[in-house]
Amino acid sequence: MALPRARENPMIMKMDTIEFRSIFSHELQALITLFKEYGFEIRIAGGAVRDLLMGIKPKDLDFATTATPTQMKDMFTAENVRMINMNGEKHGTITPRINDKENFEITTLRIDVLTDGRHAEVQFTTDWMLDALRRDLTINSMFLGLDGCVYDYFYGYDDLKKRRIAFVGDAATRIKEDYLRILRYFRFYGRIAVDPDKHETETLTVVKENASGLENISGERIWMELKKILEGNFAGDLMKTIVKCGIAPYIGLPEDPDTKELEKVWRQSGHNNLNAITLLSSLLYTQEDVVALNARLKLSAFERDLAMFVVQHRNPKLHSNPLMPYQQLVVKAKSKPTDIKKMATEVLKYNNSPYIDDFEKWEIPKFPVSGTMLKEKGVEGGRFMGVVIAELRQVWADGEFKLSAEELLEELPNVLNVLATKRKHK
Ligand SMILES: Nc1ccn([C@@H]2O[C@H](COP(=O)(O)OP(=O)(O)OP(=O)(O)O)[C@@H](O)[C@H]2O)c(=O)n1
Ligand SMILES: [Mg+2]
Repeated sequence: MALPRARENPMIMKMDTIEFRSIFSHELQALITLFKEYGFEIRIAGGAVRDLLMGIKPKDLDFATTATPTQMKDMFTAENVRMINMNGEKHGTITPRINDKENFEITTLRIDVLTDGRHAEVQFTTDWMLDALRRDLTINSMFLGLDGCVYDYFYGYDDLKKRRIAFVGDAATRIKEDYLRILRYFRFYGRIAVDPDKHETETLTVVKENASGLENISGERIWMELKKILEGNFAGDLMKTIVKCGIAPYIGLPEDPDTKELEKVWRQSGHNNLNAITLLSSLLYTQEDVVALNARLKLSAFERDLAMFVVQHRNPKLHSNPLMPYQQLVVKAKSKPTDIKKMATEVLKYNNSPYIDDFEKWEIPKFPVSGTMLKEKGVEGGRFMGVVIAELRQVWADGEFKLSAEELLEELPNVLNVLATKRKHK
């Protein structure tokens, strides 16, 4: 494979913005001095350079250096700088903690050799161009010297200005190095692009050809990317493209996901700030689909339950008071009613109900019967008391929260009868 065309003179501009100046803490200054003293080059790399060029203060800074991990360790040890997180070392990353205050992740320039699409065997280099070449997207392949010089080998700045998302050099090679990059492509598309659906045909072709590579990527990594796509710009459009590229079955979705429903939900509710799971659930048909999704992506318990709730309750319920069915679900919940309220809110958003605000403002009413009242009526304490309260609560919810404590206590004999019969049948 021929090398892609790299710029002869990669130093394209000098940065001097407020955001750039704002990163120079005392600790960073000390770090820079140290590298200078020892004669090693150090630059900011990747995402932070992209953010700074867009006028955004980056969340975190990654540094790249010509020093090898051993050289860095010797230097920091000699200078009494503590290092943390020693398990990054095999990928070339050393993390000094300066003044016991600020950590810096510094990675030796490297070439990834012998990749299996998940893990890379690395070889260190002092050639900045080669390190840029192993990175995923042109906009993520730039370096920024601490004197403000921006180094751009693969026209990342031009692409950034054009809002173009492109792999560095050969897309297939970049994807095969780490198949998660397929999803990173879509994530950065949402973050940078202007048009919701203007991908380059060749890029999508390569994505399609390599979709099955996502099969071996861990659920946690996939979900981290997918979630950001679902929370970003053009989420509905991007999910449709992702499905069109044949990615669905490799990321826990059905073979032929419900894109009609996705399109409907995105059109009517895209502005409602849907939870990532809520939008994703529009692609699912059944509860079994939720189980499969959860098995693949290792969702949190809340996320799993939300997906299940959306699939079970998304068909609008008819009632003269449109919120009552949802209020009843909240009050009847066996645990965490506030979580159920959040889930029901998501269903209302999914359907773009006009009552979302009313429901969010609704306060979960307080159940009027207390344990003391039941004790006075001769109900024994402990586990059984809990069962009786739960049952009375159902009666109260079925009656739309209108019954008073006295009226509910009148229902007590009925409830006890029902429970006794249930017990007998067990
Ligand atoms: N699969 C990956 C992951 C990361 N990178 C490179 O490592 C840098 C840092 O990765 P990461 O922090 O994951 O992404 P950022 O681009 O910094 O984006 P974010 O702002 O979301 O952190 C990227 O810019 C890119 O150069 C890569 O080439 N391939
Ligand atoms: Mg980052």
